[in-house]
Amino acid sequence: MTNQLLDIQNLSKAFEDEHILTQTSFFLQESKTLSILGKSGSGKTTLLKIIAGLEKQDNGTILLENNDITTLSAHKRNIVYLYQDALLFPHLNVFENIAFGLKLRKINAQEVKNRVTKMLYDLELQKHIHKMPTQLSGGQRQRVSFGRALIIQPKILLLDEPFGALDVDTRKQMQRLCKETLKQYKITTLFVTHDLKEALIMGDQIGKMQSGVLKTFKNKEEFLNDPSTGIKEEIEFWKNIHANEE
Ligand SMILES: Nc1ncnc2c1ncn2[C@@H]1O[C@H](COP(=O)(O)OP(=O)(O)OP(=O)(O)O)[C@@H](O)[C@H]1O
Repeated sequence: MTNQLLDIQNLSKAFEDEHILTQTSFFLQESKTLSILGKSGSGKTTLLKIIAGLEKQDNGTILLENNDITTLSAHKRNIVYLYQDALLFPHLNVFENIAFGLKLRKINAQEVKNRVTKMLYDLELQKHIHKMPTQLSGGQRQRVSFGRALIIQPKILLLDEPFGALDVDTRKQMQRLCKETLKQYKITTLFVTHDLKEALIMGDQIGKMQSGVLKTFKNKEEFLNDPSTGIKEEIEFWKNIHANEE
């Protein structure tokens, strides 16, 4: 099928005798976000790192646009892995951090300026353009690192619990901005989170890592109806609290 951008086939990984991934297979559709839930230690980060080329699988195949990238080195994959501690170049300001990847690709100065200015606007960072990373809040740093990743239009963005360290309000703001920007730039994304609500807000589709495989649900309805999520019980719980108050 044409819109299946990433095709993971029978991926396995063990650390010594600890089997983390056991022949897991799934697809990722172009321009969509797949949220990944799963217990701590279930292998979510390991899966993302293998897709990024930062960790080596034992067995299995990774196809990107039908090309086998299983043995390709990380920097040739056009896949970006981002985690909670936004890593920025400390000696570059906000503009220069976001512009970095474009300059590396020898894009001309006017084009760099136009694209970075638009990204700063999309991520509501215009006011902070000249600040150095140490002068930014956690949420602002996260947005700069997000902009730096998006501006080079990666084929796939891997977000590993990106908003875990943020307070509730900043987290909500980041979810909104992130979702809007991913849609606008048509970025295909794997989004790991522990937060059920965040998974539902961010994902077009939901997956759950358990027993070494990523189970993907056809749609959110199928996910909500799965007894293992506990969502139905939770809805009943809140309904009953409300009923008892009346
Ligand atoms: N380099 C490594 N060497 C040995 N064991 C490792 C290594 N990396 C990860 N593991 C083990 O693999 C298992 C899965 O780790 P992973 O970080 O992928 O889980 P996770 O689902 O992302 O967890 P969390 O939600 O807590 O971040 C863990 O038991 C971990 O200890």
